[in-house]
Amino acid sequence: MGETQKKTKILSIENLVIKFKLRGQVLTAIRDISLDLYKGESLAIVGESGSGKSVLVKSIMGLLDKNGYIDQGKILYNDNDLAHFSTEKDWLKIRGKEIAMVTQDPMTSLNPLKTIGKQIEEAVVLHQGLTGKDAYEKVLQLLRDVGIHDVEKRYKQYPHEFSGGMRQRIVIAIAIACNPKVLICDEPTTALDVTIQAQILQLLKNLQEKYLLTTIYITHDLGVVAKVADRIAVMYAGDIIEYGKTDEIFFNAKHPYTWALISSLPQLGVKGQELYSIKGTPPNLFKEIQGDAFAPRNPYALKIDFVERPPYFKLSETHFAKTWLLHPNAPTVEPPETLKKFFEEGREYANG
Ligand SMILES: Nc1ncnc2c1ncn2[C@@H]1O[C@H](COP(=O)(O)OP(=O)(O)OP(=O)(O)O)[C@@H](O)[C@H]1O
Repeated sequence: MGETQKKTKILSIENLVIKFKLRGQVLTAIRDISLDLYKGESLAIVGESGSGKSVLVKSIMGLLDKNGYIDQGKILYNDNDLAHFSTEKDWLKIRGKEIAMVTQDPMTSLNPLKTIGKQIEEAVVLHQGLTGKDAYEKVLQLLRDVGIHDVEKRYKQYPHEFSGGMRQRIVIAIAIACNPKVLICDEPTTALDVTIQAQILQLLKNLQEKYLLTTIYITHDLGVVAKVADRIAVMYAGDIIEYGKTDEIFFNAKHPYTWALISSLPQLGVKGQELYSIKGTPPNLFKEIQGDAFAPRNPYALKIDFVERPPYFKLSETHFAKTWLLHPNAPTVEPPETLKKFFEEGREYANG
């Protein structure tokens, strides 16, 4: 993927705030997020459970729960501000057609009573305007594209006749059948075992190139995205606290929360020792957050972290982090020893 191609913005989120009303209270799930997505790239959004990954991508597809609403900000796609879409009619122009989503559990997106061939064909007829033999042939081609063999026989089978990994391939075929420009993969491999996980990720990568897709992966597992993402955005408590190219995040992360996420990767575990886990719990999103949301769990927190929310500090043209540790007057703080070694080795490896 050439640098110039990456530089065309396809989606732009500006100062987005999303809230939910719940039992007379208001919860702020997305706290002033801005994010650009570039054509042809693969962006991973990573963060622990409850950080707001799903809410963020659901807002791009008009799938927020009924009690949720966009309080502020813009979601710019082509000439539209999706933040102002209010009717299903509006969303149907975008959902599936322009932006499609593959979720964790293929069973919920497949109809158990229809053959998989018919289900893919419905998408082909609706979105590509093909009929009869042309539609049938297209379905067979899509099945081959997602790595399914014996396609004529498979066409006539029902979802329960497929394994979990195969069902995920079918859901991907349906998403691709709509010819979307952006494909959102929400924990696409969480329910699968490790070998199948790697195969599905490789498949998504191949399809991204073949169909010139822009992809967003959302996951709590940094390890999963290392091989597929060009860029990584790290979310914590409804905010993107660091983002950069995959190498910049893996080998030069600056936010202590990103350090903690990387430290909990099994690859960094010392044999016989328990895996590193982040102590404490995320903040209560019903309350207004003072300062850096990670401060109470951050062993490197400065006084100012409890008072003022940090801005983004620029590390390169592509790498930004929201931590006061990057302020010119902050004391020098090094990442934990194991992580430092991992960073150094990674940088050496990346530099050949
Ligand atoms: N319908 C809703 N009503 C109230 N709060 C909600 C609703 N949907 C999401 N939230 C809250 O918004 C926050 C972000 O949730 P979200 O599902 O986006 O997290 P996530 O990072 O995707 O987590 P996970 O990995 O577990 O899916 C959480 O605090 C969640 O409880």
